[in-house]
Amino acid sequence: MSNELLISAEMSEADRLTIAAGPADGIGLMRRAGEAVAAEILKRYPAAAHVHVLCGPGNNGGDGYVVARILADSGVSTTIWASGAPRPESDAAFAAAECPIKPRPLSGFAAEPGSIVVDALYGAGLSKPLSGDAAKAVDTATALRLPVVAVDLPSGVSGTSGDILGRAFRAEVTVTFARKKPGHLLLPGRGQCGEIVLADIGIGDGIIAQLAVSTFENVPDLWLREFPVPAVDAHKYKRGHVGVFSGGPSATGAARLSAMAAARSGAGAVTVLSPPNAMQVNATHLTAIMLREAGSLEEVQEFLTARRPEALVFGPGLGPEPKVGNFALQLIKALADGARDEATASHASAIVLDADAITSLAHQPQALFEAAREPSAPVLVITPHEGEFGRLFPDIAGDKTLSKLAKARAAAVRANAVIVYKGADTVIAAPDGKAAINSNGAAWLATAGSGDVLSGIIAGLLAQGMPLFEGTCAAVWLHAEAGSRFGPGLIAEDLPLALVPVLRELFDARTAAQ
Ligand SMILES: NC(=O)C1=CN([C@@H]2O[C@H](COP(=O)(O)OP(=O)(O)OC[C@H]3O[C@@H](n4cnc5c(N)ncnc54)[C@H](OP(=O)(O)O)[C@@H]3O)[C@@H](O)[C@H]2O)[C@@H](O)CC1
Ligand SMILES: [K+]
Repeated sequence: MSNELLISAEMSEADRLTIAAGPADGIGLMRRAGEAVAAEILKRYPAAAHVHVLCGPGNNGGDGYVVARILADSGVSTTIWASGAPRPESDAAFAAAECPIKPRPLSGFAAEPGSIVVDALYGAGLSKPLSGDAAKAVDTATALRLPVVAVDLPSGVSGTSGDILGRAFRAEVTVTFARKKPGHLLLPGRGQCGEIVLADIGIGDGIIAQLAVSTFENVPDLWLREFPVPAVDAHKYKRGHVGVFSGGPSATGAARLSAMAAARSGAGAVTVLSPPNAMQVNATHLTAIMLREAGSLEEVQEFLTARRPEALVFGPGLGPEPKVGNFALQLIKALADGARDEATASHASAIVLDADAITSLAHQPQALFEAAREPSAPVLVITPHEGEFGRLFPDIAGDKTLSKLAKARAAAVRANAVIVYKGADTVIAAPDGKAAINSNGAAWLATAGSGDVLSGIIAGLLAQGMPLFEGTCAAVWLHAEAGSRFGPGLIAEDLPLALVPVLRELFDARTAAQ
């Protein structure tokens, strides 16, 4: 696996463990890092007239000296602009000593059109906003529209949060080492990285395994082994049953989108639970999806006891009124009570709370968090976009010291729920601290009803028995992949069918791995 995302302390620890295990030493790792960057430059820009390497005072700068030496050895016209000398006896000082090019001060940095910039100012050690000569260098490279190759991270981008400190280079390509960092995937950092190249510098998988990393890129590797493949003797209820709550007569579409997505993602049976006055309109539009009248908690409980759905979707199209939030709380409580009482065991073990459910609970978040903490409560997946996140977790949302990743994690702990903090850089976080950042989304997904489809996919996969975190991650990835592949013209109705070719590939990969 190479889906772990390392924060700066974890990268340093990987470095330390690798050196301790031998035979590589610090300068050896630095040489390999610099070689990987130089190889990328020689491959991508074989005709570059001149390369300007900007070197900072730390090890990021050290990598830059290695790059400059190799480029010069390869006959490329190369200049080094340094923002300070490396600390004596450091690996960067060795790298600088091995480099035959005499550095010029960064304050004089000037470049000509047609040249390439290598940004080796700051990487994992970025500690404050870019200012002075470094900020001026960003402005020069930007004004001249020079291709920038970033070493590890574009200087100015925090590897931990993806935030831009002051200003940052916008790279055409970023070469990073061993594993990506959260800042490569979180916005706005992701937008500064260009293409990300992951270089192996000799930090082995065994070393990474020792770090017990809890942050991952959301790629199929993370959950494929849990992806449901129906057994030969599967019948429809064995393949999982999802219940989706419908809104009133003029707001039924969202539930149907969710229901269709749950069915397409493999749930064997899906039931729309409709208020009495929306039965007619739902009946007119549903074919494979079942329909059941459920206007009261009693009727919902009858359904739960009789049909034992594994997962429920509650929220899309229900309206943001407080009574919707109250109903959500009653439902969670009813399921918790049912789980305690074998005789009436109402089944659903997971509820996806989305859209209006989130907004309608915003005036009583504490009640939700307490209900979710009940020992026999169903597991919750809450799927807020930024606005909804701010309504349910206003203090966490407003904390400027927290990254989106940290906010999602804090919310997951508080709500005792898996949080899907949606956006172009969706973060999925579990209460145990595990988190993943999604990276395969596209702007086409920002379309009405897209979130309703996502809720349905989550419920569909959980109903088939996927573990909570992995199932939610798989759903987010599938939804993004289907939308990205469909591309221009996508509307939410297209998404359930667009899942089909993606599912085919996952099934093939899953069965090939068995
Ligand atoms: N770990 C590994 O496995 C490997 C790591 N490798 C490489 O090492 C890099 C990390 O190196 P690093 O820790 O020396 O940090 P780095 O980014 O060079 O910056 C530290 C220096 O910059 C300074 N400084 C920071 N921000 C500033 C600002 N805005 N404005 C001005 N100054 C600022 C900071 O000053 P201070 O905070 O101390 O005041 C300090 O002097 C990593 O990104 C990768 O490229 C590879 O060689 C392969 C193996
Ligand atoms: K850099």
